[in-house]
Amino acid sequence: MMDPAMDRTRPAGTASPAGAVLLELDHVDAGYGDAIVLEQLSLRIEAGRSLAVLGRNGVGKTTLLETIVGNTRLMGGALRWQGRDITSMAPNQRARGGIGWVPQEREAFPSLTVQENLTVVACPGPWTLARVYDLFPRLRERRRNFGNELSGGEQQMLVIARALMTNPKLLLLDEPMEGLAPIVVEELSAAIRRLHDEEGLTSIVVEQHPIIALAMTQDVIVLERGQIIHHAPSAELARDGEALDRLLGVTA
Ligand SMILES: Nc1ncnc2c1ncn2[C@@H]1O[C@H](COP(=O)(O)OP(=O)(O)OP(=O)(O)O)[C@@H](O)[C@H]1O
Repeated sequence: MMDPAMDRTRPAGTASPAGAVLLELDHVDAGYGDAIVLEQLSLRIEAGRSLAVLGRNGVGKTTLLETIVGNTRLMGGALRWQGRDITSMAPNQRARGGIGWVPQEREAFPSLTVQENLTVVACPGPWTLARVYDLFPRLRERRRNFGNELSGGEQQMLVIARALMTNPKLLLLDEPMEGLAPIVVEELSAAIRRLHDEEGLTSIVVEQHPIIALAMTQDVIVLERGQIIHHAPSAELARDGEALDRLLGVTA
């Protein structure tokens, strides 16, 4: 029988009122092979909150997302999803349970049209084709183009839209702005801000550019060597030039 916490037939959001803890990492040690990357990492994500994950290169930001989706080796601690232990749950079951994942690679299905890319993954819930096209009007214009006929920015919009079509309860975004032109970064960050501010999407965003990440999220963690060294409201860190410089080497 399906675990009720993993039941995707329930529309996203209905099982998790704002403020309820959706995901909890409890003293997690995780990594690859024998190498521990995340050490004793504890974190709670409440429904309706957006979290930026910042830190210098190689500190474990992507590994944190990979651990949540179930792609790393867990060596200690526990993961709980809506209060239930998912520590040994397979990645595909976590996805079915509502953990949506937009990896860095930005891979749209190349031989499907934009529209087919979106409809092929659709699950019941508030996100429909019409709504993702409203969020990304460029995808509506390009709906008959194939996945491999899109610009980098359009591909990123498509993979985010595709993840939304699965109606996740939590969306994980790994460096969505990477390699995109400034004008596209602006368009995309405005759309992600809308997802957070107007749609109440629960998300975790790994981002290299602190200023962009802080402007689009409510909370932030800074990682160093696989541990959280700072956890604050994003607006607070954005205002604190000294902390930005000390934690991330950002000079205002
Ligand atoms: N598949 C893997 N197998 C083995 N080690 C890995 C693997 N992926 C990452 N690592 C190692 O884990 C550590 C953390 O990497 P991770 O990609 O999580 O950092 P990051 O903070 O996302 O870095 P960046 O900002 O450069 O993307 C690094 O030392 C990296 O070499």
